[in-house]
Amino acid sequence: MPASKEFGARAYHLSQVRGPLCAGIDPHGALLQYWGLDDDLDGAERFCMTLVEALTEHVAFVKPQSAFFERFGSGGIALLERVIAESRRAGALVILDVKRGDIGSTMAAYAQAYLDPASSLAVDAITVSPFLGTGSLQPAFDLASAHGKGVFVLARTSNPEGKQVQKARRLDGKSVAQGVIDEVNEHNRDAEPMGSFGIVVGATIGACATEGDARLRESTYGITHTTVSQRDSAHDLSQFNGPILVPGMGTQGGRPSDLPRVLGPAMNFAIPSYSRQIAQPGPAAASIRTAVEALQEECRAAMGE
Ligand SMILES: O=C(O)c1cc(=O)[nH]c(=O)n1[C@@H]1O[C@H](COP(=O)(O)O)[C@@H](O)[C@H]1O
Repeated sequence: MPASKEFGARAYHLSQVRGPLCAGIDPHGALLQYWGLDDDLDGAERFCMTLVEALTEHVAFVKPQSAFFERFGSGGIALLERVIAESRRAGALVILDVKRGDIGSTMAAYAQAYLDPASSLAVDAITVSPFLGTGSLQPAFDLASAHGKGVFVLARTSNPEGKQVQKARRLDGKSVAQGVIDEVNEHNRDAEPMGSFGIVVGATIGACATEGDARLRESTYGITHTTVSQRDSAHDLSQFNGPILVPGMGTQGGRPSDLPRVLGPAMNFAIPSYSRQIAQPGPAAASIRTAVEALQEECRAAMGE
């Protein structure tokens, strides 16, 4: 069977083979020091290339966070290009965490930078922020569709401050997070095995949809839901048909056992993502790989695979 051109299908199939885990590549100052490296470009290069060598032939996804590269200026961007190229060459899908979001005309330029295969920073998918309105992200959705790339839109972030905005109710009664989830999901309609347009849901948040919330949605929108008690009223993922990036695993407190509670029936689409924790056993590449294999198994078991 020829490899699918669509990000959603490629992500689905590769995670079946390699497991669902995403390895974050964040050359964090504290981690460089912990590895006995200087917090400079050379140190960042040693750190990143060790993780690339240890992991990119084994995991389905890697997620470099752009800020940790940008802090070293043009040399950092060159290092990011190398991380992207070598990870993709090893068969991993690269999700670049850039959290971009702007008016449509500027968003088109961001999309060109990361989703146009002609760019030296082209990746398989990016993270974007919807707080100028999910519709302002349309240029990224369009370019992603044209080139078989993916987009992950922030919906319920892992940080404690996020809920003030994301759980707020819109004029139509939906939470801001639910509005984002539903608007992104429009782009995944009829896609199989799943669409290419994902969301970001932190592992550290409360669980999904209360019975009360489901009743409200049922009476407001006529949608019926399977409900589980003690769930977070801000989001319901039961209809979502795309990849769900789940950061906040490990260092921020998220555990594989949280995945069913946080994601409910959408758990099969989860991409649990660890950054700092996977670098902790370093700098020996073999120790990093062994620890990631153990986390991979824990995630698979929690997801019932
Ligand atoms: O989009 C993200 O990846 C992201 C969203 C979110 O809600 N929370 C979150 O921590 N992240 C990113 O995920 C990584 C988490 O790092 P660790 O806490 O070290 O695993 C960082 O690169 C964050 O920028």
